[in-house]
Amino acid sequence: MNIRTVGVIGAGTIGRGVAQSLAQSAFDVLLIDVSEEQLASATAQIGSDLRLQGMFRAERLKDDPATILARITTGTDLSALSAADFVVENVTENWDIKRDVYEKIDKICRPEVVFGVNTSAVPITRVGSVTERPEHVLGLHFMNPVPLMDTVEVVQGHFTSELTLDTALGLLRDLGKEGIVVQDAPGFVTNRVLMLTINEAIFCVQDQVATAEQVDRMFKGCFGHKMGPLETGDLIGLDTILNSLTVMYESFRDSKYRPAPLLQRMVDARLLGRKAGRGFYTY
Ligand SMILES: NC(=O)c1ccc[n+]([C@@H]2O[C@H](COP(=O)([O-])OP(=O)(O)OC[C@H]3O[C@@H](n4cnc5c(N)ncnc54)[C@H](O)[C@@H]3O)[C@@H](O)[C@H]2O)c1
Repeated sequence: MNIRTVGVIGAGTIGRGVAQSLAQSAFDVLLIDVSEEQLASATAQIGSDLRLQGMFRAERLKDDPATILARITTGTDLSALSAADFVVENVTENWDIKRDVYEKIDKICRPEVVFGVNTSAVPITRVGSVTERPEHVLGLHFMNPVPLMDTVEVVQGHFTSELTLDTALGLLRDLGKEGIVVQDAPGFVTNRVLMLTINEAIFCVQDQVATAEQVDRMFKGCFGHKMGPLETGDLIGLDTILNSLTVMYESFRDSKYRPAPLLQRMVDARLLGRKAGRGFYTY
């Protein structure tokens, strides 16, 4: 199928990056969110990121920022997605919210349209099962910041067809990204490992073994990581970390995924990381 217009649902931390990457690669984007405020903040952030990239990373931009931004149409009504050739969903990591979105878009979008689920831990097979098109549903786990990350974890659900995988891998290639296909399991590969690391780092801070800054400095200095686990948690969003751990805890019924009480407390206090201006660090 010829993909021209891509629906992107959710204009938060990751959805706005997905929209930007698609627009940079000349796709028309329908960016949908329940919140006008999030849409306005996404448009402003994409505009300023494009201007910065234009100044410092000219090799990545094929068009000028205004042309790229003009390819993104925003709105709050999912019915606009009747015009989409492919959909990437990036709403809040909460099963009730995601289920409601899929039940609705399944009726709105053409039957052959592929749904890419951008989730940290929700099983793709479960998402497919609430639609009439489970063979056209797959996981597209983009990494943050999306325009700068070259690899995407692609998840094959129980019924995901080879054609759907080929379509999605082709779209990713058009974005200059490689998709690595893994099988469906809570947290897949990346988050099954990463969330435990971040959670254990939070336990270290909670137990006063070390400060957040010391933990992060050790991961960078000792292991050569570009970012420490607590900086990464702030970048992803601590509410998303908590939700992902909760999904894995409930899915595996294994206590090793229990969220650190300090993580729960910080989410209750809305210290969510970068997007809130405060988390383990102040931005
Ligand atoms: N943050 C990351 O680094 C990251 C990385 C990969 C995947 N993900 C996954 O992407 C998804 C989104 O995460 P995020 O960090 O961007 O969250 P976020 O909280 O920053 O953004 C979520 C957005 O979804 C919107 N939303 C909520 N309900 C909606 C609905 N019914 N219809 C349309 N929009 C709705 C919210 O208004 C918000 O703008 C989650 O499933 C998360 O696990 C996040």
